[in-house]
Amino acid sequence: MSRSEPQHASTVEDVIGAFGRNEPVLVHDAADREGETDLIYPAGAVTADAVAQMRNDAGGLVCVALSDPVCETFDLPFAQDIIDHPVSSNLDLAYDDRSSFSLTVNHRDTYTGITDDDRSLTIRKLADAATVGEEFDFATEFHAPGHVHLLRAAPNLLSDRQGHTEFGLALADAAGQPPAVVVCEMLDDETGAARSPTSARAYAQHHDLAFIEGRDLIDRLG
Ligand SMILES: O=C(CO)[C@H](O)[C@H](O)COP(=O)(O)O
Ligand SMILES: [Mg+2]
Ligand SMILES: [Mg+2]
Repeated sequence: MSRSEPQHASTVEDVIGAFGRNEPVLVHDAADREGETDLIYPAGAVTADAVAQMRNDAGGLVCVALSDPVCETFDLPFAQDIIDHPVSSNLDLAYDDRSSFSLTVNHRDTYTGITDDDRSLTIRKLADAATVGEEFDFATEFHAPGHVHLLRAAPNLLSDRQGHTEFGLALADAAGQPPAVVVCEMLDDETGAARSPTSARAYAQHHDLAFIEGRDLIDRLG
């Protein structure tokens, strides 16, 4: 990007509007946290093509973040609270106090669970679960372990924690979407490191997608 070209920048309203139209958005958390940009979708809008875009253009872990009330409804724990093994103790993450990982699941109508069709089905059914709530029979519809990682959001979202888990759920809330979003880290094809914010902005501009810094979401939605 030449110095004369303005950096691709979206307002919070742009991002909320895009999310409300079922479009994916890019969110960079912060240089002093993960320093990662995630491609984030409303879970109900995720098609097999969207999973392919995450696989090919992002390359990170495809996860579904669910709100705290939804996780309470379906008794979805934090993984580190249920793994009875020494590896789950003394969790000393470099970027935050804890991860948001919960269980991994597949919808029971999937075959192996990993294909674009299978993962998109599991993801859309998770959006259904988040929409329906306690009438949804979670254990009848899903089994664990599976190929879609669930993430549990903090109860008070960005007031409590400023991870992509909470950014995604705060966006869903502001956009009137169900409390289930897909997040996938964007990695650099050459280096394997996190795609830089500059490169992520260029990707967003090229694909006419909204890009926003986490601090802008915290200021507006925190
Ligand atoms: O680790 C992760 C799961 O692939 C990603 O960083 C994802 O963005 C959610 O985690 P967090 O809320 O901590 O950012
Ligand atoms: Mg992470
Ligand atoms: Mg993250």
